[in-house]
Amino acid sequence: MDALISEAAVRLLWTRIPAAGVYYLGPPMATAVIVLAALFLAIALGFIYYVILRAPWRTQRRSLSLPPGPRGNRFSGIPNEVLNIQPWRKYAEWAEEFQSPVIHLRTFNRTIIVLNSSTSIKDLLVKRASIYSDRPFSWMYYDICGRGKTVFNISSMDKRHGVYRKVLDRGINRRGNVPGDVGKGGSEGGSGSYWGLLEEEVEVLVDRIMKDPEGYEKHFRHNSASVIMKLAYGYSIKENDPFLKLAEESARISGWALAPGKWLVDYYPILRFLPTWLPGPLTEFKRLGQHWKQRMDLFSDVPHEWVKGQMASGSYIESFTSRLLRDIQEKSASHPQPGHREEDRITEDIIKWCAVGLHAGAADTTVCALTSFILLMALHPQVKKRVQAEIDEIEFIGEGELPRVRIRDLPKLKYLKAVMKEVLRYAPIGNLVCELNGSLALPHKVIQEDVYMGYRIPKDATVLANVWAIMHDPTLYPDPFTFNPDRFFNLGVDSPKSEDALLSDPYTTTKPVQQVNPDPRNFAFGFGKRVCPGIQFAETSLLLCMASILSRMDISLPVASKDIHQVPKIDFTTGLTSHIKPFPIEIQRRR
Ligand code: HEM
Repeated sequence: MDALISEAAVRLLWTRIPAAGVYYLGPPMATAVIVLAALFLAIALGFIYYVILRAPWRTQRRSLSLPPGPRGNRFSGIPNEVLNIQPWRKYAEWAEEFQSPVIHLRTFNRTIIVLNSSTSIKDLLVKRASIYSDRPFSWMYYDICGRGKTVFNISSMDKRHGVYRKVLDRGINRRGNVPGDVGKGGSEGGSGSYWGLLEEEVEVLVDRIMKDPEGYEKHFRHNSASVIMKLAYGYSIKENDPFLKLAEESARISGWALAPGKWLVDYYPILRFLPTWLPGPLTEFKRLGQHWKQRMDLFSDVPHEWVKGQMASGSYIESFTSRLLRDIQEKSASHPQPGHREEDRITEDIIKWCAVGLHAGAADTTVCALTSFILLMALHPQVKKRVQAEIDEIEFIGEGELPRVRIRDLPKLKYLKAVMKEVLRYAPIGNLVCELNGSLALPHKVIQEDVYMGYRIPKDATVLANVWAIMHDPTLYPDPFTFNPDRFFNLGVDSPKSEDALLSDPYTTTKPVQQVNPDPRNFAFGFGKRVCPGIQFAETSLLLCMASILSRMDISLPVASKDIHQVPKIDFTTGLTSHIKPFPIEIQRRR
């Protein structure tokens, strides 16, 4: 019997080569042995790395402790459920509990440092931007789904990062960079820039809201998609647009793939070597990731190829993509410039990823700001009336025409600018650049070990700026939960020079931040080498939409009984971006 069993075992494990009369390990067994050997080797290497190479005694800094913070579960650290809803409040509470603006927590094997004060944010993310501007690596999203080259995710140490920033800056921040047919008929400065495009699209927005006031959020979304698709690709969106569907699908997939704590491979990257063909739930992430990669590649490639097709046909609308593609074609046709560094070279791939970045950056952000704005105007009729009075003082061109606010008029609307700042402060869009709940999903990563306030900040730690805590810090913004644009208007916060310059740049790195009521744009648009490249575009677009809406429409709370308004409680959404949760309002034609 024993002999029979061992014979069967031999047959199962070994395959015989009859001609030679020898045995070798059969394919299933050989694979199992290889996988086990690989696992064993990985564990051994991991052990050597953690226990010997990263041993605490290797640096003196190691004797310093991490910033204080909650302990959480021994294996997984702080569970996600704790942070699923408005985590920025939880972080602010912990900062208070541990009496430190800088706190630390852990999810699985990842250290997360949360900065809850403007000083710590400035000291680390701005002044030490050279080491605090990387992004934490998500193996699922960057590697398996192939999104590591996007503008948002590319490592700050990758040479492409600098090229992306230059290309985006040239493409959206300098006037005259989107020349040609788009937005013909815009006001001065408009033709030859995105001004005309914004002015044209805001008319469509106002018209849509007047026809369907209840769908204002949907109309904001349509407006931002329409503007950015024209800007990036010269493409006009239609109802049920296929490109937009791809964009939406891609955003949804990004949310899933970046979902915190969901993919073990993000914390134990060795798992990415598991072969896809290995059946079972352990390798499901690889099959899913490969499918998602295909879908998201479509979103990056299809509009880009569409522009190339249009250019080849000779009839196309000038856009960010077409202009840059033409530039590189012309450059390659002429002789390469001597001394031109290879790493600065703009390639087609770079243009493609930058255009995708424009879309990803603009799609949701201005929508959130405008949604909060509309709701706040309904809640604060005295603010709304003051903005309207300011707009009414502008001399509109064209007799008998409906008054149309032009971008060139915006610098005159100083109170509106204070309102925009207060909207960005009161209802910050990227409350917290956070990987735990995905909110704006833009955490930073520190690339070398550092010391701050006597605490050790370990290399590769994820660093989050709790923007919400800063925007509601009573020492910075007295009475922070009151919506009060006057805090920026009456106190002489802006120098006359910067107040006059609509497209002023308050984001230069080490400029001292105003002690009380500092410009919230210093925090709302991110930090260091990652600061939002779309700031000027976003501001122009926001101010134009806000002015155009209030010049033609009245926004109020519904009257419950004769004089009593139902005052809704303000709450915020938690998601990729955040805004005030909608409550019933009424929008009526003003003239
Ligand atoms: C109110 C509107 C907007 C707000 C509040 C906003 C805010 C932000 C924030 C907080 C970041 C992350 C910065 C960091 O990691 O420190 C960011 C990044 C970015 N934004 Fe914006 N943004 C807005 C509009 C736009 C627009 C309209 C565009 C494009 C036209 C844009 C393009 C981008 C891009 C490409 C990045 C990635 C930069 C990088 O990782 O290097 N954003 N934005």
